[in-house]
Amino acid sequence: MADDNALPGRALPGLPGPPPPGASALPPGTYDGTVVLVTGGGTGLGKAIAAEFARLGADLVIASRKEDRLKAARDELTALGGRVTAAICDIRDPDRVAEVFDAAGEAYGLPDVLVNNAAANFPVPAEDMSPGAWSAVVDTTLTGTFLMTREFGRRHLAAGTPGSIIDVGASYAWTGGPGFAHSAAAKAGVKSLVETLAVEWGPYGIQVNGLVPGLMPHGDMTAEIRGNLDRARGVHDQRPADDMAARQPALRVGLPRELGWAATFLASPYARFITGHTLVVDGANWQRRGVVSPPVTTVREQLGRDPFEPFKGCPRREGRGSPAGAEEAPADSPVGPARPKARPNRSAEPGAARDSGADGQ
Ligand SMILES: CCCCC/C=C/C(=O)SCCNC(=O)CCNC(=O)[C@H](O)C(C)(C)COP(=O)(O)OP(=O)(O)OC[C@H]1O[C@@H](n2cnc3c(N)ncnc32)[C@H](O)[C@@H]1OP(=O)(O)O
Ligand SMILES: NC(=O)C1=CN([C@@H]2O[C@H](COP(=O)(O)OP(=O)(O)OC[C@H]3O[C@@H](n4cnc5c(N)ncnc54)[C@H](OP(=O)(O)O)[C@@H]3O)[C@@H](O)[C@H]2O)C=CC1
Repeated sequence: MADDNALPGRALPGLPGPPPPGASALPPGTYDGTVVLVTGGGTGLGKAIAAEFARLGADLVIASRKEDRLKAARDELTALGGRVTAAICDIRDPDRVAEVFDAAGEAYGLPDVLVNNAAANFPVPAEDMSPGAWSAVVDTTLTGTFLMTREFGRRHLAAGTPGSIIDVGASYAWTGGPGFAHSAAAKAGVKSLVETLAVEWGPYGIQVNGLVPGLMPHGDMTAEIRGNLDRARGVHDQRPADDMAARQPALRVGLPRELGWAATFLASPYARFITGHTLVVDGANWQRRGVVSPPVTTVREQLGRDPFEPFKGCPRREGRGSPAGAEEAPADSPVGPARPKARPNRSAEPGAARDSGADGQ
């Protein structure tokens, strides 16, 4: 598979680029006779992870909601060597999750490796986020990961067989993710699941690790996520790819196959004593701090949104704290007395900020 991004040049060298596509640190055939199930394996990083397992001999099951993308990826991945099954599945549906494991079992046998890669995400200020938006992201990213994991664990416990789980995370699980409150909370939950289940299921022979990509642009990114990255465009009057690279300590972005190589290592026989660990593949971007803190800008400003209209869309509280100060609820009302007017935008205040954007956290 071709690189999605050329590595842009710069006066400083940055971290060296990786070996070419098709290279592997593991012996050929490391995954011969092994079944690997990758959620979201039809696109982007999931497909790149699936590709590295396929090159090393694995049979694959790729699972997600959209048939057309799954079928295209199946054809692409089959060309790399192993057998590939595409399973339509919304990982939020526990019955469908069980059916996918049944189908995988009939085709190749119980998957030995589960890669929980599927996730949902879009940038939105927390104050604008509807319950449905919160649920769309948390139910997919955290609950879906749990449902897949539970099914895998139950079947291995019943069969008395070992297995390996890799959960794809994000570094804002540690730092918080302004503009991505739903996703950051979900990924923090995923990291906690890794640490909990590594202990709970270690005695049964099941490894559970996390794998965190840094900024790894690819052609399948949703318009929302791609748009977030393109916000930086023009700051240095450079091409977007150059600009993204200039914002990374490595002076380059990551390539999807670098994540694939890390995944194949973590599930391999050479990593049998590694469990409960989350491996970050991001060129140290998440640890970045400046000598001088950059000025604080609100998430609304960064997303180009108009000022927040207090309590818009919250009918029970209409009028409370609104700019007109209209219709205050009485003090004995179940919703309590009116609060003072919303505080003015404090974006111009100085403050300590991390020198890292939400780019590939
Ligand atoms: C650049 C920083 C990156 C940080 C690291 C993390 C990266 C990633 O996680 S990248 C992975 C991103 N990939 C995906 O998200 C792929 C799958 N995504 C989707 O299919 C859609 O984006 C989806 C999550 C919105 C689709 O889920 P679905 O269940 O189909 O949801 P609905 O379309 O029905 O919408 C539910 C709910 O959410 C509201 N909503 C949708 N988009 C936005 C938005 N951009 N901003 C605010 N709210 C949004 C939508 O209005 C619905 O709300 P209610 O109508 O109130 O129920
Ligand atoms: N790209 C990056 O720079 C970063 C990515 N990540 C993480 O890497 C992983 C992969 O991201 P990336 O490849 O960029 O994103 P993509 O949008 O390409 O992939 C997301 C995948 O999840 C699948 N999916 C979404 N919702 C569901 C669902 N309810 N049930 C089943 N499958 C679902 C999608 O397939 P379909 O629509 O067919 O269901 C899609 O294949 C995610 O966990 C993401 O959070 C973390 C940090 C940075």
